[in-house]
Amino acid sequence: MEKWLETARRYDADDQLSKYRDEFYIGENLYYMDGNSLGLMSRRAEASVLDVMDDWKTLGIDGWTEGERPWFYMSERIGELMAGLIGADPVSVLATNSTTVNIHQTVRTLYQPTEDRYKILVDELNFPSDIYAVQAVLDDYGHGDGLLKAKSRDGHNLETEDIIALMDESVALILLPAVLYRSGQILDMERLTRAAHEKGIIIGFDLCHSIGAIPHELKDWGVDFAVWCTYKHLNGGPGSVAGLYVHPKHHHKQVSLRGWFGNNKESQFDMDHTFDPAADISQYQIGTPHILSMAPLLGALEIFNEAGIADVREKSLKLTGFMLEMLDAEFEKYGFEIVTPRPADARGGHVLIGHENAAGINAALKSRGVIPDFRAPSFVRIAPVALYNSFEDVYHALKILKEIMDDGTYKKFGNRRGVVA
Ligand SMILES: Cc1ncc(COP(=O)(O)O)c(C=O)c1O
Ligand SMILES: Nc1ccccc1C(=O)C[C@H](N)C(=O)O
Repeated sequence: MEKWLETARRYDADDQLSKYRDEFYIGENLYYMDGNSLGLMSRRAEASVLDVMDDWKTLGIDGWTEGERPWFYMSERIGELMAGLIGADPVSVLATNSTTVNIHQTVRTLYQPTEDRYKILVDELNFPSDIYAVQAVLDDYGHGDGLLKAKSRDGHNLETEDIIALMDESVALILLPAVLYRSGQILDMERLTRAAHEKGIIIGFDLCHSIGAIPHELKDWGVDFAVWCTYKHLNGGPGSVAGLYVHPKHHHKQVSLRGWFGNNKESQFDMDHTFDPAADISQYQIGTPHILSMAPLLGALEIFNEAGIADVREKSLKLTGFMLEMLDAEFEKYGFEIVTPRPADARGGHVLIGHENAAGINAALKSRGVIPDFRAPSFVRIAPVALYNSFEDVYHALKILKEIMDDGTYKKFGNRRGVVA
């Protein structure tokens, strides 16, 4: 194992992003590898929360329009800060609601079924909340049987051709993940979008596991809409406000879930009973924005815009590449299945490994300061994050994993998941 430590130290010495590590609160002797579930707190995120609290303290109601961070425009402001991460014009991006609410909002707004074209295409590996929301829309529109699921051949990843094969004239809308939450596979968003549009289908992506980990070019690819959460790679904190992109060509369509914060800002306080929708993405807001849950993003996103998503991606690939190399070389005898695709253009920011004792292994790792997460039925997800993890972190995490396998301590932990796995 010694030679891996040397490699890790060499990579760390060469790491242009290592300066950001000190900006994050990382526990002593903790190898945090769960940034794709909940990113760590940065000092800048903490400071921006305190700044917003201070505005509340000193400005009261005038905080909506006064001060350096007027709350009335904060959803749009954070949208602007996220635009570069997804390759979109700032006027098409917004911070609002939760991911799930944004799925309800975008799908309800853009789904325009006819008698023959009413299906919604998803995939069988999709995150449950996405499916619940899409099914609810179908039910409400009287097309409860319209959910079409692309199948996985191996139970972990998807083939682009298999998805495209299902795109026919009966499909009205498609919702797919950009990066699969379990396997970490990246879908070919550009090709899927082209294929969907050739068949006249609206297509959107859930970027929860891709934003902040990989670059996107949503505008160039012509993607119709996208949703994402901001508490994973973007480090916005638990329950931080989610993101939303809708292509400008759809901005004239009135949103389905209407509320006064989706109204034209100039006329909002006229309090008229006729909805006067904002002409742009702002229309997708519903009620009063969750200012305190947006505040950390002001600081957290500043780091991304400074570091640049291209460099973040380059380091992330090197981190997961190093991890995969070590797994291949040192872990063959333990019976792990490495599920994450190998090619760099098909691998997001995390690695999924399968083992029949995965829950016990996950618990044993946590007891030794390595923080991955367990995903039922038998997988451990490990996400080394470019902004705050080092190559030495990866080395230590895997060294501890090897020790746990060698001495069998994972067996002491049973093999059951926790309430929040
Ligand atoms: C792919 C994906 N979609 C949706 C969600 C749910 O998002 P939210 O709880 O913000 O609605 C998550 C994680 O929580 C996720 O990983
Ligand atoms: N929102 C959460 C609340 C509590 C615990 C985990 C989450 C996650 O985000 C899990 C993540 N979506 C996943 O890919 O499993």
